Amino acid sequence: MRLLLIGYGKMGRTLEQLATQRGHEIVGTIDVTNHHLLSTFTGANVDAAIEFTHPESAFNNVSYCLRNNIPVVCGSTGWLDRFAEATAICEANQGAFFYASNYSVGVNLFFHFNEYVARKMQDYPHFQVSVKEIHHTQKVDKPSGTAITVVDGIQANYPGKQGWLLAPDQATDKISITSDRIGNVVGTHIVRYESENDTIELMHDAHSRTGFAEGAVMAAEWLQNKKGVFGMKDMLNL
Ligand SMILES: NC(=O)C1=CN([C@@H]2O[C@H](COP(=O)(O)OP(=O)(O)OC[C@H]3O[C@@H](n4cnc5c(N)ncnc54)[C@H](OP(=O)(O)O)[C@@H]3O)[C@@H](O)[C@H]2O)C=CC1
Ligand SMILES: O=C(O)C1=N[C@H](C(=O)O)C[C@H](O)C1
Repeated sequence: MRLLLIGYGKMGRTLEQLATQRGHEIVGTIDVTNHHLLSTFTGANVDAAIEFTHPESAFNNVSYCLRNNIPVVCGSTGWLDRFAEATAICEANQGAFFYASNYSVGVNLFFHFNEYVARKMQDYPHFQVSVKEIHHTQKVDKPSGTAITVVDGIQANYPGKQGWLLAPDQATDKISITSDRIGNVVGTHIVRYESENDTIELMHDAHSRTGFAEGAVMAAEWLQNKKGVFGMKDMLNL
């Protein structure tokens, strides 16, 4: 496939390596310095774009692709207040849009187990649930997109729990999320259920960015000849 990489930072470079290994051609790499070149790409010269940039730029990049007939796989986090708008643009243009807060297959299994555990734990309300995420110090958004997906999965399966708060310093009926930024940590997510007597934890720890890149390239391959808005549950049948 002819792939356009929008965002050429830590993920963009990992994607370039992975996609090339899988036999794809990188037709362009876009970052802040050459963003004006994005307008030279359309569905005529690109089979799919993979977008990993920044919360402030993701929506415009995704919209550009959808309006110009480029199927787009987006991994940027921290911009989902505009997700409904992006969906509407996709529908209006009969485009193809794939979004995941986390493309790692392991994390998506973790999401699945998280939902199962939340369903079980609603019968044991003396356990207090909380979520913790740890990332590298360059990460700009807080909490991580993955932590928000984890909370969504808990809420959908544990009706008593509504909303989240970042590091509340007192008891609350919302789910507490703690975000730590440490060194070069790639991405660690922990769901904890704690009672007076014991603790249950479910954890995912990414060892490198390869798992994210692999999932995003798989999504671009899977998106070929499809129209609509998709996510990892569609691709992995989870
Ligand atoms: N869904 C998932 O599985 C994953 C999601 N992410 C998310 O992906 C995003 C990128 O992560 P990461 O690669 O680590 O970040 P980096 O900061 O390493 O890279 C971001 C890149 O985006 C570029 N950029 C910033 N603004 C624009 C713009 N307007 N148009 C084009 N490019 C732009 C930057 O350019 P420049 O260098 O010139 O500033 C840089 O090349 C983040 O939102 C992160 O949370 C990360 C990993 C996995
Ligand atoms: O910024 C990162 O690095 C990551 N961001 C994503 C998130 O916000 O969940 C996914 C992954 O954890 C790495």
